[in-house]
Amino acid sequence: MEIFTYLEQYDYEQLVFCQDKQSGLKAIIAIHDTTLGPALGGTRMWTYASEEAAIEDALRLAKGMTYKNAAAGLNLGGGKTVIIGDPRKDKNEEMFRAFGRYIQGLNGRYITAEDVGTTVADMDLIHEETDYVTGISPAFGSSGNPSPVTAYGVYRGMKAAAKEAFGTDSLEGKVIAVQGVGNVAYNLCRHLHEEGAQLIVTDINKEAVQRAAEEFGATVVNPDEIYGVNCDIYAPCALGAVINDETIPQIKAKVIAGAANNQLKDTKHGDVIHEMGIVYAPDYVINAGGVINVADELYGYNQERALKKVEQIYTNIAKVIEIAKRDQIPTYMAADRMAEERIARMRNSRSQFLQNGHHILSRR
Ligand SMILES: NC(=O)C1=CN([C@@H]2O[C@H](COP(=O)(O)OP(=O)(O)OC[C@H]3O[C@@H](n4cnc5c(N)ncnc54)[C@H](O)[C@@H]3O)[C@@H](O)[C@H]2O)C=CC1
Ligand SMILES: CC(C)CC(=O)C(=O)O
Repeated sequence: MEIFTYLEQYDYEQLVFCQDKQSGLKAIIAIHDTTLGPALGGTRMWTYASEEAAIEDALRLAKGMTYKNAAAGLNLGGGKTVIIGDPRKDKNEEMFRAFGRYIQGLNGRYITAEDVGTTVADMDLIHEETDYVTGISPAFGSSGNPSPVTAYGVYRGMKAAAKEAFGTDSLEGKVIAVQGVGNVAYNLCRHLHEEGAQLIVTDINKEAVQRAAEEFGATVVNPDEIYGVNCDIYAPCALGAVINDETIPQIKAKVIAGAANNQLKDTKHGDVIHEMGIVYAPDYVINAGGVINVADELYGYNQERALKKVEQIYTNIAKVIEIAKRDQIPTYMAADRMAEERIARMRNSRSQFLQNGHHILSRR
């Protein structure tokens, strides 16, 4: 990959490589765009096949955060970190503290939180070195694990997408195929089960599917079977790029609405599912509940205020569907348009110089 060519092509601001030999830290912080405010996005820990794959993931996820934060109405830019390593074996206290010092060095340009492979306990270690971290323990007056709130937002957004596809937002009796039943999807399944949906689940982790089967009466299928099951709604809640050339021909669902980031392998796949008449709830609009929740910490965390904003994901998805219908474009494109227009409006409106300008972090 020609890094500067890529950064220039997609308007990235900064890419930071962090290395600490003693702890084994190998992290990449990608900052995409800080027009709206400091870049906020989680830290993913994963065993990447190559360093190039890790860089690509950090870059794609960071850009997604710019759009997610803009579409959610937050005054925040987009960034993300990946730590190369196995979260089950390679973590240690020194690693997260070393990483915290790198974040501190960015002096507020980037604020982190949890993502796949990292936990509240890891954020607490980062917090030993920097204030530019959210999703830390409620004992510090913070919001804790964002996953249940992300799940609530996905549930709300799924209802809005169902309204478009089925004429009602009730999920009672709907058959919903959930891919991955980790932190977010376990909580999503609880909401869906409570509303009377029938669940089909899969996960590479046997204990996770067993729990969903026991607690929610979910039917379990093998990971590669989930795309083709007979269902009303497909909820991708594991990793990205699951909507692709191989999976699309298998999909029978009328709605795709799930938590995973970067669900479309390529934008062309968003065009294909649009032509098939599938209602796709764009990933970064529907899964913004977690970031809305952690971002509230920057104002002094208030759960009631945060949840009210997360509830709005229903309206945000409805708005994206409305723009898509009005402009006759796929929903992923409508979401991009909504986010880009907000960034452009704010860039223009904040263009004059202001000595000692107010900043979201000045409230901390
Ligand atoms: N945790 C949060 O608040 C947010 C999470 N997301 C996204 O939602 C997705 C899920 O996040 P979490 O629940 O936090 O992660 P998690 O790691 O707790 O859950 C993911 C689950 O997917 C399973 N999985 C992995 N590969 C699989 C495969 N090929 N087939 C089936 N299952 C597979 C894993 O075993 C795990 O149980 C990720 O893409 C994440 O980036 C997005 C916004 C916020
Ligand atoms: C706090 C996290 C839930 C934010 C993030 O990285 C995401 O939404 O993907």
